[in-house]
Amino acid sequence: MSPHPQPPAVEVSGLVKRYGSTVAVNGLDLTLPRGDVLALLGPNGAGKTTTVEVCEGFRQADGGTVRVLGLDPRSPALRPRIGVMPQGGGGYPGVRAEEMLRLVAACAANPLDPAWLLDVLGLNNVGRTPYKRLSGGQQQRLSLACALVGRPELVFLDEPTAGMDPQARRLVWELVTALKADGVSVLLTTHLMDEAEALADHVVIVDRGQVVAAGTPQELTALEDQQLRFRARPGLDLTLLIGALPEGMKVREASRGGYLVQGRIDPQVVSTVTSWCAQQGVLAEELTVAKRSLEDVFLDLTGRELRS
Ligand SMILES: Nc1ncnc2c1ncn2[C@@H]1O[C@H](COP(=O)(O)OP(=O)(O)OP(=O)(O)O)[C@@H](O)[C@H]1O
Repeated sequence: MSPHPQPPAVEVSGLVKRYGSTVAVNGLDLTLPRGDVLALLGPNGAGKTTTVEVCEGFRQADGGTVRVLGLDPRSPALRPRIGVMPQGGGGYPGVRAEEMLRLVAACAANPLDPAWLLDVLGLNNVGRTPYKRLSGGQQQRLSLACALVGRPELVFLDEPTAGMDPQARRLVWELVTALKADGVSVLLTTHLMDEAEALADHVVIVDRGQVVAAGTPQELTALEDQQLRFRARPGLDLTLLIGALPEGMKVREASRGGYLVQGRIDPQVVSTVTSWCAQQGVLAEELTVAKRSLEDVFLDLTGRELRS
């Protein structure tokens, strides 16, 4: 064992942040180990950006402790070691794309080559275009280039693929995967379940400023939360089936003639369902067993209603 184990990339404990009477973050904990990717997921207004901004040192916490690479997030010593991609780009309207990236690169001790980075991000044709004339997706990519040009050990990406077309999104996914392969730690926020599932080692689901679930994508969509679906005649009386299944399992007609059994689905459960169908004289069609998706988990935990 190393005599001086490295502190985690980010360690947040009991974080509280208020804006006047609004409690944006209310006792939030998370840990991002070095070299891993952590996705903060949550509905609008859940407190994701506020959490990230405290970690970036842009906002002062009202309570709790935050350490970034083992340091206070407001420590000047952190600046050259972290990269920040804020929500919505954050560039000066009149500055040209390449000029903006070169300015940021000039602040770094050992920057990547800006021309190469523009090329990697598909921006070499718009190097002389003022920031305000770039499309939303191009602004996002330029902002990502600025976050990466200083070869950071840790990057914060706040909704990195918002407003991007599928090709640009794929490119960002590849970049995040390459960063991880290089040992860079990444903390990102996203609304996209497939993004979290594809990129993250750790997912933290936040709602109303608190963590409502945390784990690997696999843990969050674990076996206990499987679903068995089948189609049959609409309006079947499910009382006998519910009685025959292990306690705690949920059964309902989720859509007309579409039945859903939720819980730990083992071979015995499948047998019970098909036997019950036989007793009812119905054929269970399109019978499938599948894991719950991260989206199912997210919606179950945070509710299906739209947040303002
Ligand atoms: N500067 C601010 N002043 C006052 N209230 C704020 C400020 N920034 C955020 N809030 C409030 O704090 C809460 C958390 O906002 P935050 O932006 O952190 O959430 P979020 O999860 O990032 O949301 P989104 O997914 O919409 O970006 C919301 O109720 C928001 O209205």
